[in-house]
Amino acid sequence: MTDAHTTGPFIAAIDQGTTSSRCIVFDKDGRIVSVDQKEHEQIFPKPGWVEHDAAEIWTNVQEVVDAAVAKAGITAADVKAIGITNQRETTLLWDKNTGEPVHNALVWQDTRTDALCKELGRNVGQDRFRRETGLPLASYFAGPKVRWLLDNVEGLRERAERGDILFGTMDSWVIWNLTGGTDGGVHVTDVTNASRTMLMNLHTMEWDDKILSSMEIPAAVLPEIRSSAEVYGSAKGGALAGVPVASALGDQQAALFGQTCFAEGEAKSTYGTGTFMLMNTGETPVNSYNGLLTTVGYRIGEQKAVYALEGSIAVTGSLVQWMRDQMGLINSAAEIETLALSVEDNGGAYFVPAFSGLFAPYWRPDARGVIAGLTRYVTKAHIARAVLEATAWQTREISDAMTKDSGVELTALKVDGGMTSNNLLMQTLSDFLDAPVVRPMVAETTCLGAAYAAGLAVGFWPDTDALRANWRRAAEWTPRMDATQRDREYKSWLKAVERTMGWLEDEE
Ligand SMILES: Nc1ncnc2c1ncn2[C@@H]1O[C@H](COP(=O)(O)OP(=O)(O)O)[C@@H](O)[C@H]1O
Ligand SMILES: O=P(O)(O)OC[C@H](O)CO
Repeated sequence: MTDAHTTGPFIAAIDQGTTSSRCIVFDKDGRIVSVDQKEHEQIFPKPGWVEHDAAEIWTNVQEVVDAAVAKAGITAADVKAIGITNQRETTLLWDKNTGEPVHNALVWQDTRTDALCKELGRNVGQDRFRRETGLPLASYFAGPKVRWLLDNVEGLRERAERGDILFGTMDSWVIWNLTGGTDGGVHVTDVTNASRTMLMNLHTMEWDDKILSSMEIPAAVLPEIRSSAEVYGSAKGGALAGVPVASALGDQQAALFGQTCFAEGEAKSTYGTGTFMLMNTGETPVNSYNGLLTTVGYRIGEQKAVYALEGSIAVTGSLVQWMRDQMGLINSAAEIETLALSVEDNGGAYFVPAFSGLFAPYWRPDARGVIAGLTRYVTKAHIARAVLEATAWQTREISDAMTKDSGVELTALKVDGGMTSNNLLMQTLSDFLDAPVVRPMVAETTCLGAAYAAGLAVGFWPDTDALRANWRRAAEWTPRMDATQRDREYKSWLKAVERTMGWLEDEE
């Protein structure tokens, strides 16, 4: 993969994602020099429960770093900084004396804390959490997962109160290990990751004592909250020993940064396992009244934080995986496009993949998936089409909510992620949004964003203008759909969504 035309120095980015960990080496023009990637096991102990083995993840991270550096044919001396980005909300507690996780990490998709969230809502009130943290009370976020671990791992609460236990999302776990682990590892997180815990006050950017006490989480377990672009420490060991670790951003915020959405109103949507659309809203947090999250977009060193509105969709690429792995209707993810293109339309079928309830803009844990509009006419090809349309309609719903909350009409959407290689999906998206959809040359915007933030922290790039200059359009799709047809189909989609709700009863 090494590009013969690139010369150092370089920035390395580590993306610890939901399905894999990867390391990418970038040059000064933001071009990819080398990549290495490794998947880790998805552990499903019960329906709705999703776990990761954090020790396996750390081993994989070390391997991909060493391999990416080797593939680039460089040494630590050529690398000016390491940037970290990560799956957000996934929660780990570990023993600071041994470095051993006390339990598998609870993954963001895990719904085991639904009942706990309901109880917290009754006792403390939904609004309290939203006001201070920008988030609705939901099993998606880290705080309730920490509480679950403290309540369910024997003896853990006492150990945590004694100060022997550290909490972190995957950024903290990777940085702590990378900077030495039990031998002086730094225990930090950045504002973007902290903004997904439900424990950080969005206005002060500090842990919120009242929320900690209502969640019964001891402050002793918490990492220090730092900006997204500054030197936290340096790597100890491995191919990048001695290199400063200089950024951390949750993966969706990193993609916002990598897509250079630095101006208010600029938005990106990342199409992977799930889909996450973020809009830069500037230096003041915008409250959402339409089911979006208020979150931190990024904070560069001492500068003011930049906020974002986010629409999170739990199931998009994973629906394609489900069609492949559970249904056996396609052999590869890419085949969904061929199958969908073999018919003209969805044949009247609408697929709402509320597999783990509905996230934005509904936040309904009681919803479960439906395929609506079935008749004898519908074939697997129509279902394939409905699968792709589900991603596009869900984005449309988020985009509508963003316009209502921010007052900004979407003029174009920057996209990235694995699903953007699907042309039919991208065209459908443009049709349903009635706006252009653009994809940049470097589709690895998550790693790129982490690299950019790390590069800014060490002066590798002077400012965000220099980063903007690197953004280049690779593809664009423009709307071709008749407005009446779009409105009619949108109505059918919304009817199908209604049918998912209330499937789970209170006691389930
Ligand atoms: N051609 C395609 N059409 C539709 N979905 C695709 C296609 N290629 C990959 N995907 C989906 O994209 C996801 C992988 O994208 P990626 O950005 O690597 O995800 P993540 O970062 O969440 O692991 C998978 O869920 C896969 O099913
Ligand atoms: O690892 P990804 O790309 O599936 O992203 C996961 C999100 O950060 C969850 O909030």
